[in-house]
Amino acid sequence: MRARTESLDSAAAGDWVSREFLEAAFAERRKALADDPTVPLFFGRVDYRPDAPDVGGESLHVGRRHITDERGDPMVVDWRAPVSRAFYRASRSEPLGLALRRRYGFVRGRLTGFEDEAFGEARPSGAAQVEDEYSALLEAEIERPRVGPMRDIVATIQPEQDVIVRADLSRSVCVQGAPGTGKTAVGLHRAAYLLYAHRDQLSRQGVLVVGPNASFLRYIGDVLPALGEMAVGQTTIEELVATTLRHAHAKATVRGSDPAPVSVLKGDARMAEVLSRAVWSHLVAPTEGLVVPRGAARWRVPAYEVEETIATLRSREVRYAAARAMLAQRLAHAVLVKMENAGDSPDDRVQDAVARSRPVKQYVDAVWPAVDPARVVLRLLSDPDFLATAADGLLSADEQRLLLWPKPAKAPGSAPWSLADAVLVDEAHDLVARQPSLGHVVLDEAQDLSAMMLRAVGRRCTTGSATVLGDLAQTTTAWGVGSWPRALAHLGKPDAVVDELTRGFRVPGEVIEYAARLLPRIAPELTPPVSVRRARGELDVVATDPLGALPAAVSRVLERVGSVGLIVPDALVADVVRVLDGHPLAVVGTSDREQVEFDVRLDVVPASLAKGLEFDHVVLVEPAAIAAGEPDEVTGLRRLYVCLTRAVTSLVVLHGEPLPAALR
Ligand SMILES: Nc1ncnc2c1ncn2[C@@H]1O[C@H](COP(=O)(O)OP(=O)(O)OP(=O)(O)O)[C@@H](O)[C@H]1O
Repeated sequence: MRARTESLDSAAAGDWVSREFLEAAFAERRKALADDPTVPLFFGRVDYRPDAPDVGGESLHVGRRHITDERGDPMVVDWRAPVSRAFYRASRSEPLGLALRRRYGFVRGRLTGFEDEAFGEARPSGAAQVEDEYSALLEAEIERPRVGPMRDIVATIQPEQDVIVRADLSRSVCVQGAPGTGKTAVGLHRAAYLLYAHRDQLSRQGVLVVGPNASFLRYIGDVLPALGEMAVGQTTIEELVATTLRHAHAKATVRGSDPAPVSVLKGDARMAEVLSRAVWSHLVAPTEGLVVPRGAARWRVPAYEVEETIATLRSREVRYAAARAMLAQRLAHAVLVKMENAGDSPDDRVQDAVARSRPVKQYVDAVWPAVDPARVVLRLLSDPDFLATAADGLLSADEQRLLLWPKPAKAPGSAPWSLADAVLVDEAHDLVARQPSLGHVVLDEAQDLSAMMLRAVGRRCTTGSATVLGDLAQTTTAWGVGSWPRALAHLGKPDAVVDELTRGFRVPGEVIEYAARLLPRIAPELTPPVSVRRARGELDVVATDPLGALPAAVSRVLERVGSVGLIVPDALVADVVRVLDGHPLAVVGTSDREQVEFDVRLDVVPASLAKGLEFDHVVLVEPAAIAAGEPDEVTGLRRLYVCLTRAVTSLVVLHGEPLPAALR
């Protein structure tokens, strides 16, 4: 395939534009076909039984991309193709037409072994069956030490995961999954699958992955490109709404923060109604009619007629700015009708000219003034009377006081916008001008979003679908909505089915059972996770002076293979770095400059940024302080649960203070 691409010639193109275009297309293709010696061309094989429909008797290799021979016949089929489905889903009870499934083992691009699983005749249902589909290769893949950023799991996607990955584009899905059950992996593979199955539609409409923070995005950033998908946007909710804010006012940025009760209130769905009222409150009932002089004549549209037109536009639920533009046209149309009634014969161009004429513009500005979404929010948060009118019957007087900025802001460019404020501006912006919809959005760590944030994500996929991933037990924001049906309703996808994943691929038994002791306190309704790792893992809880014991503990884990994460209370980061003076380490941060350095083996992770990450060995410092870093007990224990579930092989807990009761 490479040779064929190399031999393509752009000389046949008729003109230089076509030639440039072809050259670019060839270069793209050469890049797509470039060899990566560490990535094998295939990882599996499926042999269909002779009587299997369509593919009877065929033997197909399954790989990351499709590969054809000189005649164009397939040699390797894409893992996303319908014929590959059986590789992931076939079981003894449902062989899906397979006679044989083969898994290949590779180490750094070298074939090291293979494993066959023969499927006999499907047994009659009701017969006793032993589902023993143990695979050493699968186990090796799950147990492998973690190095560098997240990798794809195409070779070993599990049946329960594959069901989610291959769900129809038209279906929104929601996955509640315990730590390490593969939610993030599943979400990314679903994006890749959808792009394959609906390439034309989705490359036009776009696919977006929304994750919790910049270090997380960097951690997952290589997965989709490794699957050949370069065109998927990856962003955070902060980035989404900050962009809206910046578009509204170049100098406006998120620079403020709110106390928890204020963020909770600003994230409440009632704010959507407050904003809607605030935006629409700009309409002014006309007291006088419109007068348009043309030549010697003066045409009049009486106030009651204008009022009727405004009422019609309001009832249509057209966005504020679009309806404002329509009003000008409607008024011009009314003038035209009057001209015709008087015996004139104006054409359509006259309507446009009237709509753009100064008297109509001035009239529209008076009754339907232009609205700046950032200024509307600014006024709501600065002007008690304006807020009181918009919030009447929705927010109590106390709540209204809570919303107001301590000092009223003067201009959007200098206002102390917080994240929650930017979300409000995003909502207001959509009331004024409709947010365009993407084809699909994958939303990770969705448990942490407020109702208003969910609405912000939801309006980016109004005509598309969503994959919503999260774990209620890992909710660490005060504004999380606390239930999937509620979250899906705010997102605008109330019909999405909620699936639960409970088989954990990351955290070993010993560690997950320890962490799960917190579940009755933090999420009693959830099924406790089980670990599929054969190794039970290592757990060491040591009462000591954590900072004093740290250098020795760190040196010990650094002797082992695999990545090391040192998870510490945010307030202790500086102290920890000081006592580890001399160890090459990287501090995980949110800003672009201090991201996770995957080439350093020791990452110091502030507890607040541990979400979504994983390390072979975790040393966790002072659990009580991690829990105490949050505004309330349950949130504190949830933060701790997140931190305790980052380990792949071993977890060392160092504590000087007493452990939280559930862990004692
Ligand atoms: N089918 C699989 N085969 C091999 N590895 C897998 C499989 N599914 C998941 N994993 C691995 O398990 C680890 C956890 O996956 P992932 O981060 O997607 O879980 P998660 O549910 O998002 O976890 P958390 O809620 O803690 O963020 C990753 O290293 C991932 O590669």
